[in-house]
Amino acid sequence: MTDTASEKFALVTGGGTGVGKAIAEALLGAGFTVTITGRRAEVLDKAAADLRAATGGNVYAVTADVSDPESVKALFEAIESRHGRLDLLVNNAGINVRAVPMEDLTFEEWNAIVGANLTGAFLCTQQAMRIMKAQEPRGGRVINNGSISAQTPRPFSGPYTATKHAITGLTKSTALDGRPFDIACGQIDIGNASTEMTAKMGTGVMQANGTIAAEPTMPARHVGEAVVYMASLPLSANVLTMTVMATTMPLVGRG
Ligand SMILES: NC(=O)c1ccc[n+]([C@@H]2O[C@H](COP(=O)([O-])OP(=O)(O)OC[C@H]3O[C@@H](n4cnc5c(N)ncnc54)[C@H](O)[C@@H]3O)[C@@H](O)[C@H]2O)c1
Ligand SMILES: O=C(O)[C@H](O)[C@@H](O)[C@H](O)[C@H](O)CO
Repeated sequence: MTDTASEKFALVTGGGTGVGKAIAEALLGAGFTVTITGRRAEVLDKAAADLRAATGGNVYAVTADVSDPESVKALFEAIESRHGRLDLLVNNAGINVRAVPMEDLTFEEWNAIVGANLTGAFLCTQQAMRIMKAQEPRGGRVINNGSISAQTPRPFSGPYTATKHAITGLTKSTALDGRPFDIACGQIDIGNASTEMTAKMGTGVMQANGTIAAEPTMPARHVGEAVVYMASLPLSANVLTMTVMATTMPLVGRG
């Protein structure tokens, strides 16, 4: 059950690593009780211990695969039975696949990326809407981690770009359908945030003209700060999308 009347409960999918972990840390710093979820128990448990040590906040790890309806159902049942409510869902879990021409990708790779990036956000939003509509006080927020790839593509990134553009549609629909129930939905579109994974990638990501430009990278904590800011806005002044980049440098056009 709810521990105190004012306590706020958040779920961050893919919260065991990278940007998701930074979002969880910022939310803990802002006083949220946070559940992080991901597929690997050992990664999640270590992340929860790190986050607890860094913030002193209340953080719980629940293993789940967001692309699997049964797993998502069990995740939300665990949250409901532990906390009795959910104030904020951050749909952050996502993957990319090989940067190769579309015709070289396998059907399995397409399904994997759609499953993690789009089906996962849909399944979690479905469950969150159900809880947020029924709880007292009613309502809550959904924040989707889109990408600059929700606005413009990078080369050899068709499935990733398609799922991220689709997330924008899901954000808009969730905002529209949620409004009568005091449920707001917004999206953060980030350029490049440095994580352990991007540090290993080195110089930068491919631009639309095919060059590997040194596109500026910002600390992942800025994404956490943006999520906390979006979550602090009144429900009546919902910001639909927020682009968060290290600079205003646009992606380079082809030709
Ligand atoms: N890092 C960047 O520069 C950047 C830029 C734009 C958008 N993004 C978005 O940010 C999000 C996080 O990416 P990241 O850079 O932190 O990478 P990451 O690989 O560190 O994080 C992704 C997380 O999602 C989890 N995940 C993947 N599939 C899952 C599934 N089916 N079920 C549960 N969890 C699953 C992974 O285990 C991992 O913890 C993604 O949605 C990505 O598209 C990142
Ligand atoms: O367009 C995007 O979504 C991002 O810029 C990505 O290309 C990330 O930088 C990359 O996936 C490393 O996490």
